[in-house]
Amino acid sequence: MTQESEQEQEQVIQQDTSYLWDSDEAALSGQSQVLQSSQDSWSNGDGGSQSWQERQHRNSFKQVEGLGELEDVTEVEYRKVRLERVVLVGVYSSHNTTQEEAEESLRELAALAQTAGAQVLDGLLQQRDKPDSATYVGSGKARELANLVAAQEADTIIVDDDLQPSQRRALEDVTKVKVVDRTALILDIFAQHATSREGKAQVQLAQLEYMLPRLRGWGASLSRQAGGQAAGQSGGIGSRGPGETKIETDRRVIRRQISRLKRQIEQMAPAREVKRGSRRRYGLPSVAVVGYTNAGKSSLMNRLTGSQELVENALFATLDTAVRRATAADGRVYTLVDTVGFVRRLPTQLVEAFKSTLEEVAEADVIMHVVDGSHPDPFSQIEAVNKVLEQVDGTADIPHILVINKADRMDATARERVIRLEPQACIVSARTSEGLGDLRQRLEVLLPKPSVRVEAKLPYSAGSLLSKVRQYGQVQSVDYQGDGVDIVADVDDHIASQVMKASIDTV
Ligand SMILES: Nc1nc2c(ncn2[C@@H]2O[C@H](COP(=O)(O)OP(=O)(O)OP(=O)(O)O)[C@@H](O)[C@H]2O)c(=O)[nH]1
Ligand SMILES: [Mg+2]
Repeated sequence: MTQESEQEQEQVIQQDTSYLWDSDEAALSGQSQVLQSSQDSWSNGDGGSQSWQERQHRNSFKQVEGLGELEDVTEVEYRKVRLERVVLVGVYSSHNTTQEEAEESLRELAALAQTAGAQVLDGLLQQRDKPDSATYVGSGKARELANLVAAQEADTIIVDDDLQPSQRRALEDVTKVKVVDRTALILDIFAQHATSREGKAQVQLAQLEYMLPRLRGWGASLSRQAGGQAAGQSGGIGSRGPGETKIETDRRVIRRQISRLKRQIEQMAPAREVKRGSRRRYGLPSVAVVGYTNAGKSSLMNRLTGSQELVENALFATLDTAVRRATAADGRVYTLVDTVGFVRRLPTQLVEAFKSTLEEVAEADVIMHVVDGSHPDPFSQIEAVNKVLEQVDGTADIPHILVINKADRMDATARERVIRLEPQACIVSARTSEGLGDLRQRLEVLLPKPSVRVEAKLPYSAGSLLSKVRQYGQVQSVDYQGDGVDIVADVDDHIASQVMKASIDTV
């Protein structure tokens, strides 16, 4: 079988990286540039330097702690992607997708690679019915890729797909550089960004789950060395002990770690419940902010709350949910819950890690869906997010607001398209504040109204209760009398009973 006989459609799109940049220069600018750029400190107000430090801190945090125990697992090679010179490769079939979509996917991969800290040198797409079972790209193309990698002095290839362990090895053999797949790349970014204890544990769990089935790839040759039939034999006393292969020990170590982590994460769940409980105690309404990564969710939250959420021009700047307080025009307090950004084809191992975020979404009173309006195809992003949300129980009945952000970077045609296709959407810019007033109003209308009307005379000593009523309820009237404060307000059950207890019986 010669390389010529392969039915590859040789339509390879290979250019220098410039094509990867032109549509979204900001999102694709290298991480080091992000660190140096002062241009995005606009939303940080005078807290710019604080956020700068936070960013540096985040960027210096490179690995999840606690993988130490795996040091003795020699066959486990968890591939990190950072500060490397990378070439991207994707395969697409014209049956399922268009060239534009394939290019968009590669552009997203470039942004992901840069978020991980890599320098993207080149992007390469091959059109072919399906990926080659041996080397992912056809063998002829693999050799071409080897030359390209050598010429560019790249040290890593990132594949826009999930690879079989054998494919990865075969491609490494041909190209002589490290090959990393999409899932490994995303896991690596998550490992760099998780900050909370739970976030870290969940990412570590995802990494281990990713590694477990891949051990076979490294282990196959080893098992043969170890004497053939013992390997791969399921259990049996004979296969334990001295005859046990390295791969089995490794698997056991990993499985043990997986179950320990799962237990730990389970134990963390109640703490989350409590946190949420305390937010709900006074019936504080909440708005969950969801959307594709880099859409500007954190920036918008900053605008709406005046707080200093980390904003970074890189994917997945926010990996742990952050809750902020905002005040409505009528003085009521509500919360905004920032969430982890969505990404297409999220690795299955990470779906669990998202659960805590998504649970919060299901508990919200309003879902604010933020979209990057300057993206070449915002509608596919909207669809991707909606698809995931549909899978989360309880989100269907929650009112949604669709927010098209980055209006400052949308031209008239893009605006018209949005207005035609999503007439309900709110078009805003977190950068210029365009449309934010309108967004606030529409949000506040959707917030649930407190349901109990109380009319009472409170003693002057009950000042803190009165301020609680103002914060969490809607005050209709306040009248300061000599013997106390007459109030009429709408509040929730909890505060209503406190008001009734504290009120002065004037009869
Ligand atoms: N031009 C422009 N840029 C914006 C706007 N809003 C946000 N950005 C930029 O977009 C980038 C991403 O913003 P973030 O707020 O971090 O996005 P996010 O949705 O929270 O991203 P993740 O946390 O990664 O999911 C940052 O560089 C922001 O400065 C906007 O209205 N206009
Ligand atoms: Mg964010």
